[in-house]
Amino acid sequence: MSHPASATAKALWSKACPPLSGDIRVPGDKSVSHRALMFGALAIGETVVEGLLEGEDVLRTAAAMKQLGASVERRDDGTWVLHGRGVGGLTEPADVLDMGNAGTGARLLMGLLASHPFTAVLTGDASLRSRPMARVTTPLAQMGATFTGRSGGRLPMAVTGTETPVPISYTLPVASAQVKSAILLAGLNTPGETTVTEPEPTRDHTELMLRAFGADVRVQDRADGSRVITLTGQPELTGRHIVVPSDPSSAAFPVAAALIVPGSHITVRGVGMNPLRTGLYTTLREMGADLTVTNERVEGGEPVADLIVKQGPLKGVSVPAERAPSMIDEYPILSVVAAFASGETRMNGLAELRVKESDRLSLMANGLAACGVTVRVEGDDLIVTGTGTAPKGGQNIAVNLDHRIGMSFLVLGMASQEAVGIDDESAIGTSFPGFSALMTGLGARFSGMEG
Ligand SMILES: O=C(O)C1=C[C@@H](OP(=O)(O)O)[C@@H](O)[C@H](O)C1
Ligand SMILES: C=C(OP(=O)(O)O)C(=O)O
Repeated sequence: MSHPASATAKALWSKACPPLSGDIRVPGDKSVSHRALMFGALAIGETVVEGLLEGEDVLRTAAAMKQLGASVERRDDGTWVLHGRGVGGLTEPADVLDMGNAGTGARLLMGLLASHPFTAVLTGDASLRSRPMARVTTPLAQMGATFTGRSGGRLPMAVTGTETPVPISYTLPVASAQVKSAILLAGLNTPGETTVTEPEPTRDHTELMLRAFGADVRVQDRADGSRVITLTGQPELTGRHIVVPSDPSSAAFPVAAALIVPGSHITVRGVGMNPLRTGLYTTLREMGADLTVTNERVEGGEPVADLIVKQGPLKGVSVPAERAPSMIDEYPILSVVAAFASGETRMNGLAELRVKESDRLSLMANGLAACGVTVRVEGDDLIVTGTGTAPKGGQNIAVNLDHRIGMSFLVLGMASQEAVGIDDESAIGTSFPGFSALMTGLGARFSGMEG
Protein backbone atom coordinates (compact mmCIF):
# COMPACT_ATOMS: atom_id res chain seq x y z
CA MET A 1 0.00 0.00 0.00
CA SER A 2 1.39 3.43 -0.81
CA HIS A 3 1.01 6.38 1.55
CA PRO A 4 1.29 10.07 0.73
CA ALA A 5 4.38 11.76 2.20
CA SER A 6 3.86 13.53 5.53
CA ALA A 7 2.73 17.18 5.68
CA THR A 8 6.27 18.14 6.72
CA ALA A 9 7.92 16.17 3.88
CA LYS A 10 11.33 17.46 2.87
CA ALA A 11 13.35 15.91 0.06
CA LEU A 12 16.98 14.97 0.64
CA TRP A 13 19.62 13.86 -1.86
CA SER A 14 22.78 11.90 -1.22
CA LYS A 15 25.76 11.78 -3.55
CA ALA A 16 29.11 9.98 -3.68
CA CYS A 17 31.30 11.19 -0.84
CA PRO A 18 34.95 11.06 0.27
CA PRO A 19 36.11 8.32 2.69
CA LEU A 20 34.09 8.37 5.91
CA SER A 21 35.96 8.81 9.15
CA GLY A 22 35.00 9.50 12.72
CA ASP A 23 34.13 8.17 16.13
CA ILE A 24 30.38 8.30 16.80
CA ARG A 25 27.53 7.15 19.00
CA VAL A 26 24.02 6.59 17.63
CA PRO A 27 20.80 7.32 19.60
CA GLY A 28 19.21 5.00 22.16
CA ASP A 29 17.51 1.73 21.37
CA LYS A 30 13.90 2.15 20.25
CA SER A 31 12.64 -1.19 21.61
CA VAL A 32 14.23 -0.64 25.01
CA SER A 33 12.99 2.97 25.14
CA HIS A 34 9.32 2.08 24.52
CA ARG A 35 9.48 -0.56 27.24
CA ALA A 36 11.30 1.66 29.75
CA LEU A 37 8.46 4.20 29.51
CA MET A 38 5.69 1.62 29.75
CA PHE A 39 7.18 -0.26 32.69
CA GLY A 40 8.13 2.97 34.47
CA ALA A 41 4.47 4.02 34.14
CA LEU A 42 3.39 0.78 35.87
CA ALA A 43 6.02 0.75 38.60
CA ILE A 44 5.68 2.08 42.12
CA GLY A 45 8.16 4.85 42.82
CA GLU A 46 10.60 6.65 40.57
CA THR A 47 12.09 5.35 37.34
CA VAL A 48 14.96 7.30 35.79
CA VAL A 49 15.84 6.61 32.16
CA GLU A 50 19.21 7.63 30.75
CA GLY A 51 19.80 7.67 27.00
CA LEU A 52 16.12 7.39 26.05
CA LEU A 53 15.62 7.58 22.28
CA GLU A 54 13.94 10.91 21.68
CA GLY A 55 12.57 9.81 18.31
CA GLU A 56 8.99 10.47 17.28
CA ASP A 57 7.84 6.87 17.95
CA VAL A 58 9.07 6.91 21.53
CA LEU A 59 7.78 10.42 22.21
CA ARG A 60 4.32 9.13 21.22
CA THR A 61 4.62 6.40 23.85
CA ALA A 62 5.70 8.99 26.45
CA ALA A 63 2.64 11.10 25.61
CA ALA A 64 0.34 8.05 25.80
CA MET A 65 1.65 7.05 29.23
CA LYS A 66 0.93 10.58 30.45
CA GLN A 67 -2.58 10.43 29.02
CA LEU A 68 -3.04 7.19 30.99
CA GLY A 69 -2.18 8.90 34.25
CA ALA A 70 1.57 8.39 34.77
CA SER A 71 3.90 11.25 35.50
CA VAL A 72 6.53 11.48 32.74
CA GLU A 73 9.02 14.36 32.67
CA ARG A 74 12.20 15.18 30.78
CA ARG A 75 14.89 16.79 32.90
CA ASP A 76 17.20 19.46 31.51
CA ASP A 77 20.11 16.98 31.60
CA GLY A 78 18.25 14.77 29.09
CA THR A 79 17.21 12.03 31.54
CA TRP A 80 13.54 11.07 31.76
CA VAL A 81 11.82 10.57 35.10
CA LEU A 82 8.60 8.63 35.62
CA HIS A 83 6.37 8.10 38.61
CA GLY A 84 4.18 5.13 37.88
CA ARG A 85 0.64 4.10 38.79
CA GLY A 86 1.31 0.53 39.92
CA VAL A 87 0.29 -2.58 37.95
CA GLY A 88 -3.36 -2.20 36.94
CA GLY A 89 -3.38 1.47 37.92
CA LEU A 90 -3.62 3.21 34.54
CA THR A 91 -6.64 5.48 34.14
CA GLU A 92 -8.99 6.19 31.25
CA PRO A 93 -7.55 8.70 28.78
CA ALA A 94 -9.65 11.76 28.01
CA ASP A 95 -8.70 11.72 24.34
CA VAL A 96 -7.54 9.49 21.49
CA LEU A 97 -4.06 7.95 21.85
CA ASP A 98 -2.20 8.85 18.66
CA MET A 99 0.73 6.44 18.29
CA GLY A 100 2.06 8.11 15.13
CA ASN A 101 4.15 5.71 13.03
CA ALA A 102 4.93 3.23 15.82
CA GLY A 103 3.88 -0.40 15.47
CA THR A 104 5.71 -1.29 18.68
CA GLY A 105 4.11 1.54 20.64
CA ALA A 106 0.60 0.69 19.41
CA ARG A 107 0.79 -3.09 19.84
CA LEU A 108 2.43 -3.08 23.26
CA LEU A 109 -0.04 -0.47 24.45
CA MET A 110 -2.97 -2.62 23.27
CA GLY A 111 -1.60 -5.34 25.53
CA LEU A 112 -1.42 -3.01 28.51
CA LEU A 113 -4.94 -1.69 27.89
CA ALA A 114 -6.44 -5.19 27.48
CA SER A 115 -6.38 -5.78 31.26
CA HIS A 116 -7.46 -2.29 32.35
CA PRO A 117 -11.26 -1.91 32.66
CA PHE A 118 -11.90 1.16 30.50
CA THR A 119 -12.11 2.11 26.85
CA ALA A 120 -9.34 3.88 24.95
CA VAL A 121 -9.15 4.70 21.26
CA LEU A 122 -5.88 4.26 19.36
CA THR A 123 -4.94 5.77 16.04
CA GLY A 124 -1.79 6.55 14.07
CA ASP A 125 -0.47 7.89 10.78
CA ALA A 126 -1.46 6.45 7.39
CA SER A 127 1.24 3.78 7.68
CA LEU A 128 0.23 2.58 11.15
CA ARG A 129 -3.46 2.67 10.17
CA SER A 130 -2.70 0.21 7.37
CA ARG A 131 -0.89 -2.34 9.56
CA PRO A 132 -2.51 -5.58 10.76
CA MET A 133 -3.56 -5.64 14.41
CA ALA A 134 -5.38 -8.99 14.49
CA ARG A 135 -2.10 -10.62 15.49
CA VAL A 136 -2.47 -8.91 18.89
CA THR A 137 -6.26 -8.61 19.17
CA THR A 138 -6.76 -12.38 18.70
CA PRO A 139 -4.83 -13.45 21.81
CA LEU A 140 -5.88 -10.36 23.80
CA ALA A 141 -9.56 -11.12 23.08
CA GLN A 142 -8.96 -14.59 24.53
CA MET A 143 -7.89 -12.84 27.73
CA GLY A 144 -11.20 -10.98 27.76
CA ALA A 145 -10.60 -7.63 26.01
CA THR A 146 -12.89 -6.25 23.30
CA PHE A 147 -11.71 -4.47 20.16
CA THR A 148 -13.72 -2.41 17.68
CA GLY A 149 -11.60 -1.35 14.75
CA ARG A 150 -11.75 -0.71 11.03
CA SER A 151 -12.08 -3.53 8.55
CA GLY A 152 -9.19 -5.96 8.61
CA GLY A 153 -8.63 -5.17 12.30
CA ARG A 154 -6.93 -1.85 11.61
CA LEU A 155 -6.64 1.42 13.54
CA PRO A 156 -8.39 3.59 14.56
CA MET A 157 -9.55 1.08 17.11
CA ALA A 158 -11.36 1.20 20.45
CA VAL A 159 -9.88 -1.12 23.07
CA THR A 160 -12.10 -2.03 26.01
CA GLY A 161 -10.10 -3.78 28.66
CA THR A 162 -11.61 -6.37 30.93
CA GLU A 163 -12.04 -6.17 34.68
CA THR A 164 -11.60 -9.95 34.96
CA PRO A 165 -8.75 -10.95 32.62
CA VAL A 166 -8.00 -14.63 32.24
CA PRO A 167 -4.45 -15.90 31.77
CA ILE A 168 -3.75 -17.71 28.49
CA SER A 169 -1.14 -20.02 27.08
CA TYR A 170 -0.51 -18.88 23.52
CA THR A 171 1.75 -20.10 20.73
CA LEU A 172 2.79 -17.32 18.36
CA PRO A 173 1.82 -18.02 14.75
CA VAL A 174 4.53 -15.58 13.55
CA ALA A 175 7.86 -14.73 15.14
CA SER A 176 7.02 -11.35 16.68
CA ALA A 177 8.41 -9.70 19.77
CA GLN A 178 5.56 -7.20 19.59
CA VAL A 179 2.89 -9.90 19.85
CA LYS A 180 4.79 -11.74 22.60
CA SER A 181 5.19 -8.48 24.52
CA ALA A 182 1.55 -7.43 24.11
CA ILE A 183 0.40 -10.72 25.69
CA LEU A 184 2.92 -10.47 28.54
CA LEU A 185 1.92 -6.86 29.23
CA ALA A 186 -1.74 -7.90 29.41
CA GLY A 187 -0.60 -10.71 31.70
CA LEU A 188 0.84 -8.20 34.16
CA ASN A 189 -2.60 -7.27 35.48
CA THR A 190 -3.98 -10.82 35.13
CA PRO A 191 -4.07 -13.29 38.02
CA GLY A 192 -2.19 -16.56 37.47
CA GLU A 193 0.37 -17.50 34.84
CA THR A 194 0.42 -16.14 31.30
CA THR A 195 2.52 -18.23 28.93
CA VAL A 196 3.80 -17.43 25.45
CA THR A 197 5.53 -20.00 23.28
CA GLU A 198 7.60 -18.67 20.40
CA PRO A 199 8.71 -21.01 17.63
CA GLU A 200 11.96 -19.05 17.28
CA PRO A 201 13.31 -16.68 19.93
CA THR A 202 12.67 -12.98 19.25
CA ARG A 203 14.15 -9.94 21.00
CA ASP A 204 13.77 -10.44 24.75
CA HIS A 205 13.85 -6.86 26.08
CA THR A 206 10.40 -7.28 27.65
CA GLU A 207 11.44 -10.36 29.61
CA LEU A 208 14.76 -8.87 30.74
CA MET A 209 13.32 -5.52 31.77
CA LEU A 210 10.24 -6.95 33.49
CA ARG A 211 12.53 -9.11 35.60
CA ALA A 212 14.67 -6.10 36.47
CA PHE A 213 11.52 -4.27 37.62
CA GLY A 214 10.72 -7.19 39.94
CA ALA A 215 8.38 -9.49 37.97
CA ASP A 216 8.69 -13.26 37.98
CA VAL A 217 9.43 -14.23 34.35
CA ARG A 218 10.63 -17.74 33.57
CA VAL A 219 12.14 -18.71 30.23
CA GLN A 220 12.55 -22.27 29.03
CA ASP A 221 14.54 -23.09 25.89
CA ARG A 222 13.34 -26.29 24.26
CA ALA A 223 15.42 -28.76 22.28
CA ASP A 224 13.55 -27.90 19.05
CA GLY A 225 14.69 -24.25 19.28
CA SER A 226 11.38 -22.90 20.55
CA ARG A 227 11.13 -20.88 23.74
CA VAL A 228 8.45 -20.78 26.44
CA ILE A 229 8.02 -17.63 28.53
CA THR A 230 5.90 -17.68 31.68
CA LEU A 231 4.92 -14.57 33.62
CA THR A 232 3.33 -14.64 37.06
CA GLY A 233 0.61 -12.01 37.06
CA GLN A 234 0.03 -9.08 39.39
CA PRO A 235 3.62 -8.52 40.51
CA GLU A 236 4.63 -5.34 42.24
CA LEU A 237 6.97 -3.49 39.90
CA THR A 238 9.44 -1.13 41.56
CA GLY A 239 10.91 1.95 39.88
CA ARG A 240 14.51 1.65 38.77
CA HIS A 241 17.38 3.29 36.93
CA ILE A 242 17.61 2.30 33.26
CA VAL A 243 20.49 2.99 30.90
CA VAL A 244 19.39 2.59 27.28
CA PRO A 245 22.11 1.19 24.97
CA SER A 246 22.67 2.64 21.49
CA ASP A 247 20.35 1.05 18.96
CA PRO A 248 22.03 -1.68 16.85
CA SER A 249 19.33 -1.15 14.22
CA SER A 250 20.37 2.52 13.90
CA ALA A 251 24.10 1.73 14.03
CA ALA A 252 23.49 -0.44 10.97
CA PHE A 253 23.30 2.66 8.72
CA PRO A 254 26.69 4.28 9.44
CA VAL A 255 28.24 0.78 9.57
CA ALA A 256 26.83 -0.06 6.14
CA ALA A 257 27.94 3.29 4.73
CA ALA A 258 31.50 2.73 5.99
CA LEU A 259 31.53 -0.71 4.33
CA ILE A 260 30.67 0.66 0.89
CA VAL A 261 32.24 4.15 0.67
CA PRO A 262 35.81 3.56 -0.58
CA GLY A 263 38.57 4.22 1.97
CA SER A 264 36.24 4.58 4.98
CA HIS A 265 37.20 3.77 8.56
CA ILE A 266 34.84 4.60 11.44
CA THR A 267 34.13 3.61 15.06
CA VAL A 268 30.61 3.36 16.50
CA ARG A 269 30.60 3.29 20.32
CA GLY A 270 28.36 1.60 22.87
CA VAL A 271 26.16 -0.36 20.46
CA GLY A 272 23.65 -2.77 22.03
CA MET A 273 24.80 -6.34 21.41
CA ASN A 274 21.83 -8.35 22.69
CA PRO A 275 22.34 -11.61 20.74
CA LEU A 276 18.71 -11.51 19.59
CA ARG A 277 19.47 -8.24 17.76
CA THR A 278 22.82 -8.86 16.08
CA GLY A 279 22.00 -11.01 13.05
CA LEU A 280 23.07 -8.23 10.67
CA TYR A 281 26.56 -8.10 12.14
CA THR A 282 26.92 -11.89 11.83
CA THR A 283 25.82 -11.65 8.20
CA LEU A 284 28.16 -8.77 7.37
CA ARG A 285 31.11 -10.74 8.73
CA GLU A 286 30.09 -13.73 6.59
CA MET A 287 30.18 -11.33 3.62
CA GLY A 288 33.81 -10.61 4.45
CA ALA A 289 33.25 -7.22 6.09
CA ASP A 290 36.16 -5.73 7.99
CA LEU A 291 34.10 -5.29 11.16
CA THR A 292 35.67 -5.61 14.60
CA VAL A 293 33.55 -5.90 17.71
CA THR A 294 35.65 -4.62 20.58
CA ASN A 295 35.51 -3.38 24.17
CA GLU A 296 32.59 -5.69 24.96
CA ARG A 297 31.07 -4.80 28.30
CA VAL A 298 27.80 -4.63 30.19
CA GLU A 299 26.24 -1.17 30.59
CA GLY A 300 23.03 -0.80 32.56
CA GLY A 301 22.46 -4.58 32.38
CA GLU A 302 22.71 -4.80 28.56
CA PRO A 303 25.71 -6.11 26.60
CA VAL A 304 27.29 -3.32 24.51
CA ALA A 305 30.42 -3.04 22.36
CA ASP A 306 32.29 -0.66 20.09
CA LEU A 307 32.29 -1.44 16.37
CA ILE A 308 35.29 -0.62 14.18
CA VAL A 309 34.43 -0.72 10.50
CA LYS A 310 36.63 -0.44 7.39
CA GLN A 311 35.58 -0.51 3.77
CA GLY A 312 36.73 -3.52 1.75
CA PRO A 313 35.56 -6.12 -0.74
CA LEU A 314 32.36 -8.00 0.12
CA LYS A 315 30.91 -11.22 -1.25
CA GLY A 316 27.29 -12.38 -1.56
CA VAL A 317 25.92 -14.86 0.98
CA SER A 318 22.72 -16.74 1.74
CA VAL A 319 21.02 -15.48 4.91
CA PRO A 320 19.03 -18.28 6.57
CA ALA A 321 15.35 -17.63 7.36
CA GLU A 322 15.95 -18.60 11.02
CA ARG A 323 18.12 -15.50 11.38
CA ALA A 324 15.30 -13.13 10.41
CA PRO A 325 14.03 -12.36 13.94
CA SER A 326 17.48 -11.17 15.01
CA MET A 327 17.83 -8.75 12.08
CA ILE A 328 14.25 -8.12 10.97
CA ASP A 329 14.62 -4.33 10.64
CA GLU A 330 18.03 -4.58 8.96
CA TYR A 331 17.08 -6.20 5.63
CA PRO A 332 16.56 -2.89 3.80
CA ILE A 333 20.10 -1.73 4.61
CA LEU A 334 21.54 -5.22 4.07
CA SER A 335 20.04 -5.25 0.58
CA VAL A 336 21.92 -2.00 -0.13
CA VAL A 337 25.21 -3.49 1.08
CA ALA A 338 24.48 -6.58 -1.03
CA ALA A 339 24.24 -4.35 -4.11
CA PHE A 340 27.96 -3.50 -3.64
CA ALA A 341 29.09 -7.10 -2.97
CA SER A 342 30.28 -9.56 -5.60
CA GLY A 343 27.72 -12.22 -6.41
CA GLU A 344 24.31 -13.20 -5.13
CA THR A 345 22.96 -12.40 -1.67
CA ARG A 346 19.85 -14.37 -0.93
CA MET A 347 17.74 -13.16 2.01
CA ASN A 348 15.34 -15.96 2.86
CA GLY A 349 11.95 -15.88 4.58
CA LEU A 350 11.06 -12.18 4.61
CA ALA A 351 7.23 -12.36 4.70
CA GLU A 352 7.13 -10.14 7.78
CA LEU A 353 8.81 -7.34 5.82
CA ARG A 354 5.56 -6.84 3.93
CA VAL A 355 3.73 -5.62 7.07
CA LYS A 356 6.21 -3.12 8.47
CA GLU A 357 5.87 0.66 8.07
CA SER A 358 5.64 -0.13 4.36
CA ASP A 359 5.92 -3.26 2.22
CA ARG A 360 9.70 -3.23 2.60
CA LEU A 361 10.21 -6.24 0.36
CA SER A 362 8.60 -4.54 -2.65
CA LEU A 363 9.97 -1.08 -1.92
CA MET A 364 13.56 -2.27 -1.69
CA ALA A 365 13.26 -4.55 -4.74
CA ASN A 366 11.68 -1.82 -6.90
CA GLY A 367 13.92 0.99 -5.66
CA LEU A 368 17.12 -0.99 -6.10
CA ALA A 369 16.04 -2.12 -9.57
CA ALA A 370 15.35 1.52 -10.53
CA CYS A 371 18.89 2.34 -9.35
CA GLY A 372 20.33 -0.26 -11.73
CA VAL A 373 20.80 -3.15 -9.28
CA THR A 374 20.02 -6.71 -10.35
CA VAL A 375 17.35 -7.82 -7.91
CA ARG A 376 14.45 -10.24 -7.79
CA VAL A 377 11.82 -11.48 -5.36
CA GLU A 378 11.05 -15.21 -5.25
CA GLY A 379 8.13 -15.89 -2.93
CA ASP A 380 9.23 -14.28 0.35
CA ASP A 381 12.94 -14.22 -0.55
CA LEU A 382 14.85 -11.17 -1.77
CA ILE A 383 17.82 -11.86 -4.03
CA VAL A 384 20.31 -9.11 -4.86
CA THR A 385 23.14 -9.76 -7.30
CA GLY A 386 26.07 -7.37 -7.04
CA THR A 387 29.03 -6.97 -9.37
CA GLY A 388 31.45 -5.61 -6.78
CA THR A 389 31.13 -2.16 -8.37
CA ALA A 390 28.99 0.88 -7.62
CA PRO A 391 25.39 0.77 -8.93
CA LYS A 392 24.11 3.58 -11.11
CA GLY A 393 21.70 5.28 -8.65
CA GLY A 394 20.14 8.46 -10.05
CA GLN A 395 16.60 7.98 -8.66
CA ASN A 396 14.29 9.88 -6.34
CA ILE A 397 12.64 7.30 -4.08
CA ALA A 398 9.24 7.68 -2.36
CA VAL A 399 9.88 6.40 1.16
CA ASN A 400 6.22 5.77 1.95
CA LEU A 401 6.43 7.01 5.58
CA ASP A 402 9.17 4.45 6.25
CA HIS A 403 12.30 5.69 8.05
CA ARG A 404 14.38 2.62 7.23
CA ILE A 405 13.63 2.87 3.51
CA GLY A 406 14.68 6.53 3.61
CA MET A 407 17.99 5.89 5.41
CA SER A 408 18.79 2.87 3.22
CA PHE A 409 18.51 4.83 -0.03
CA LEU A 410 20.51 7.76 1.34
CA VAL A 411 23.30 5.29 2.19
CA LEU A 412 23.05 3.85 -1.34
CA GLY A 413 23.57 7.36 -2.75
CA MET A 414 26.76 7.79 -0.69
CA ALA A 415 28.59 5.34 -2.95
CA SER A 416 26.57 5.07 -6.18
CA GLN A 417 27.52 6.65 -9.52
CA GLU A 418 24.71 9.22 -9.50
CA ALA A 419 22.94 10.91 -6.58
CA VAL A 420 19.99 9.17 -4.92
CA GLY A 421 17.13 11.16 -3.39
CA ILE A 422 14.30 10.48 -0.98
CA ASP A 423 11.03 12.42 -0.97
CA ASP A 424 10.62 12.68 2.81
CA GLU A 425 13.51 13.11 5.17
CA SER A 426 11.16 13.77 8.12
CA ALA A 427 10.18 10.08 8.29
CA ILE A 428 13.69 9.33 9.62
CA GLY A 429 12.96 11.13 12.90
CA THR A 430 10.79 8.23 14.08
CA SER A 431 13.86 6.16 15.01
CA PHE A 432 17.02 8.18 14.26
CA PRO A 433 16.77 11.88 15.08
CA GLY A 434 19.96 13.64 13.95
CA PHE A 435 20.72 11.02 11.26
CA SER A 436 21.53 13.53 8.58
CA ALA A 437 23.86 15.64 10.77
CA LEU A 438 25.63 12.56 12.11
CA MET A 439 26.21 11.12 8.63
CA THR A 440 27.33 14.49 7.27
CA GLY A 441 29.80 14.68 10.17
CA LEU A 442 31.33 11.40 8.96
CA GLY A 443 31.68 12.81 5.43
CA ALA A 444 28.31 12.19 3.75
CA ARG A 445 27.19 14.70 1.13
CA PHE A 446 23.49 15.30 1.66
CA SER A 447 21.61 18.26 0.25
CA GLY A 448 18.08 19.39 -0.44
CA MET A 449 18.76 19.41 -4.17
CA GLU A 450 19.64 16.81 -6.76
CA GLY A 451 23.24 16.56 -8.05
O1 LIG B 1 9.29 -5.55 19.90
C1 LIG B 1 9.90 -4.63 19.31
O2 LIG B 1 10.40 -3.65 19.91
C2 LIG B 1 10.04 -4.72 17.84
C3 LIG B 1 9.77 -5.92 17.21
C4 LIG B 1 9.88 -6.10 15.75
O3 LIG B 1 8.56 -6.18 15.22
P1 LIG B 1 7.73 -7.57 15.13
O4 LIG B 1 7.37 -7.97 16.50
O5 LIG B 1 6.52 -7.22 14.31
O6 LIG B 1 8.64 -8.53 14.44
C5 LIG B 1 10.62 -4.96 15.06
O7 LIG B 1 10.39 -4.99 13.68
C6 LIG B 1 10.24 -3.61 15.62
O8 LIG B 1 10.99 -2.58 15.02
C7 LIG B 1 10.49 -3.53 17.11
C1 LIG C 1 9.28 -2.06 12.17
C2 LIG C 1 9.73 -1.04 12.87
O1 LIG C 1 9.06 -0.41 13.90
P1 LIG C 1 7.55 -0.49 14.39
O2 LIG C 1 7.00 -1.84 14.09
O3 LIG C 1 7.64 -0.18 15.85
O4 LIG C 1 6.80 0.60 13.66
C3 LIG C 1 11.09 -0.49 12.62
O5 LIG C 1 11.53 0.35 13.41
O6 LIG C 1 11.75 -0.85 11.63
